[in-house]
Amino acid sequence: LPLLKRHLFTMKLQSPEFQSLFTEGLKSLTELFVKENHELRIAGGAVRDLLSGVKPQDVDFATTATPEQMKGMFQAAGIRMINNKGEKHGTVTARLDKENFEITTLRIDVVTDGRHAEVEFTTDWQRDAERRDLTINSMFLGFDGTLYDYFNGYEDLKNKKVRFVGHAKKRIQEDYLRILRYFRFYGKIVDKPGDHDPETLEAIAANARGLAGVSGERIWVELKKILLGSHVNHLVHLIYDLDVAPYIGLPINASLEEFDKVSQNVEGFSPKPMTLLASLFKVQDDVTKLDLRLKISKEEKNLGLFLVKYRKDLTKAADSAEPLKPYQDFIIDCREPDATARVWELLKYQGQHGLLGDLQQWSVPTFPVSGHDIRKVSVSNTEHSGHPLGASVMLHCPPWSAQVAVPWAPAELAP
Ligand SMILES: Nc1ccn([C@@H]2O[C@H](COP(=O)(O)OP(=O)(O)OP(=O)(O)O)[C@@H](O)[C@H]2O)c(=O)n1
Ligand SMILES: [Mg+2]
Repeated sequence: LPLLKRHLFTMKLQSPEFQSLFTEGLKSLTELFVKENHELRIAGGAVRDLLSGVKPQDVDFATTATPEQMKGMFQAAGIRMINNKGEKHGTVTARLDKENFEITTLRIDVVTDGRHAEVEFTTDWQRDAERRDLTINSMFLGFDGTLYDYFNGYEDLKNKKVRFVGHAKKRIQEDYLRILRYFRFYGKIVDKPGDHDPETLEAIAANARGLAGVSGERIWVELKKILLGSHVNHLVHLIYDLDVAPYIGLPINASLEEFDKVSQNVEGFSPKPMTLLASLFKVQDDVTKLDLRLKISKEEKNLGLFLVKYRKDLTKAADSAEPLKPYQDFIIDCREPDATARVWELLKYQGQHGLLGDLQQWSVPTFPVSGHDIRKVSVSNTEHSGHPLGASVMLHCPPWSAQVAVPWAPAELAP
């Protein structure tokens, strides 16, 4: 028996975004499913996007056909299938007209441990909707434009409400990453922050610890999306208020005051996720700890280390006609290709919006001597009096310079 009262709302969607999905590949695919008498619909996030007037990035398909049935019919029709590692969970990927189609058999999650699910296949669309996280993500769309909406997802989308399907607690305990997905979709669809279902907040606070068992990579993907969305200040405060922070690699004793200042500074300037996060960190070690937990990229880590180190020390020249000069000198001394990008983020962090434009106009002057020439000078200089350029590199760049020998720096300055 279905766990929740059946409430099916249908309507017909006809929009340019929807029409644009009908490629040759999709037309052949839908024809095949009709011919074989299996139902096929668009599912989840793609339906949400289409109803919001957005062309979805990736489209997931759901079907009543089992993986075995799909494999049989694709083989018979001479359709290639690729990397079938999703098969255990019911996903088969078919390739038609140079396009991949990920098709998942309707399923019920029988056993869940908060990360993985053991599944049972079904032909009941509502049962599949029931195992999904949020009402806005629980809808299906037929190829004739019929919307199948069992949990008021369309109303919630229109009213900009992020709600779990059924009980928040149960949904979260099935997959703790859903805590972060809740925040992400809140940032994505809500107009004005502040309104939450109390049951949802309680469930998040009571289950935050479950995130400790979720892989760093998955968390980092979600966290970055939160940081790139709207209402970041509100959501990061929630992450701290509900005690989610320690389970996702964020420092317990974060400086939320600095974060408030920086989240205002960067507003409207498309900061990198790390630019915002850096404001939570008091010391460089906080970046290292985040990296250990989330396995961030080297570039992200270096940006974090750089911002924490220079946010106070590398600032605009006081009452100077050349306010950008300290930053320019830094970039020149640094001689690293991404130094400009890091300084760019630093200016956002500091709220130096005027200087952002100035930096954009400027480009690193080319050196009259090459690195090779300088190395020769340094090595042949028996006095090792310290080449000024070499010395400044050791002082300024990169932030982790203490552990890295700069090959062309004078020997006594190297660690
Ligand atoms: N922890 C999760 C992840 C996914 N889903 C379901 O699987 C669908 C597809 O998941 P995914 O592609 O990861 O997310 P989307 O909602 O599609 O978001 P995006 O636009 O970022 O792809 C979701 O819509 C939702 O129905 C879920 O219930 N619980
Ligand atoms: Mg998706």
